[in-house]
Amino acid sequence: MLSVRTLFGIGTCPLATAANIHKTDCFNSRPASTMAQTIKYLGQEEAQHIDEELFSEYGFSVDQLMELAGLSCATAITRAYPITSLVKGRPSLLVICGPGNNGGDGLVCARHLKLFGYEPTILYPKRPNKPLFQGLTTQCQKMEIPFLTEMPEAEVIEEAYNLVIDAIFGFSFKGAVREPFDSILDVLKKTTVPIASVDIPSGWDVEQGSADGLQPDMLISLTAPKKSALLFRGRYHFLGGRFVPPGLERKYQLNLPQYPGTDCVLQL
Ligand SMILES: NC(=O)C1=CN([C@@H]2O[C@H](COP(=O)(O)OP(=O)(O)OC[C@H]3O[C@@H](n4cnc5c(N)ncnc54)[C@H](O)[C@@H]3O)[C@@H](O)[C@H]2O)[C@H](O)CC1
Ligand SMILES: [K+]
Repeated sequence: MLSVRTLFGIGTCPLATAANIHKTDCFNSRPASTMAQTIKYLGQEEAQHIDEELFSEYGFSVDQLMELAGLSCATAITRAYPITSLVKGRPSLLVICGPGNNGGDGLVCARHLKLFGYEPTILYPKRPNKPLFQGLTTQCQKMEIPFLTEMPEAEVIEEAYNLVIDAIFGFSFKGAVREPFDSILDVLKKTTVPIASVDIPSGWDVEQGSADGLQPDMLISLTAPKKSALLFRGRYHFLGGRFVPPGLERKYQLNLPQYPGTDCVLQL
């Protein structure tokens, strides 16, 4: 079993306010709960097998799970960064979407965040030519969410946005980052605006992480955390994607924690 880390709780953090929305440490740590000790951290292949089985054996469609994943991300973000805690005059967020399903989660997340009262702006530089992603893009446009045509400079991001949502790469990422995402990640590494990563910090090896990579303030692990999540050092680690059927959980011995009540997210 993988080791246990000390995790930080926002509920107990007096610094999680407008004054510290940027990257300050919260020292009010609490020990990991029993559930966090036993939850399984997945390898890359295992995560991909679970994903495939959800579609093949369990009858889900991608857009169904993506909707639940994106809603989880938006919900977790509202918990960690409530609108009242944001330091900029407007509740502005930058959502950067990649070319695969992680990017799709980002589009869904942006749509829900808009409904929750935030002002997301999307950067979506590589758009797959598939009805699912075209539909999600249209939905965001109809929600009056602006799309950028290029990545802003780090200084512009600092000036304009309270938070960056990193939905660039998820569990299928492999090898060296190719353009345009290489330059985008370089800018993100320079900015001090907090970053919330969807499923995996983009550019990290899914299992080994990345010593000189992004250091997000928040990670929302979907279905179950991936091995690299053990190296996450930000303030907020949430679990989302409350859609795993019991047979699949047993087969992969996921040991998922109990989500409270009807919540779709849980802080680890
Ligand atoms: N079961 C679940 O929990 C669900 C999770 N979802 C989300 O889906 C992603 C995984 O999606 P997938 O499409 O398989 O992969 P990625 O989004 O990680 O990216 C694939 C995409 O990226 C390109 N790529 C890969 N490596 C590189 C590189 N080195 N440089 C540049 N580009 C790269 C590749 O060519 C593809 O285009 C998971 O993490 C969750 O976020 C689902 O939404 C719901 C079910
Ligand atoms: K990501």
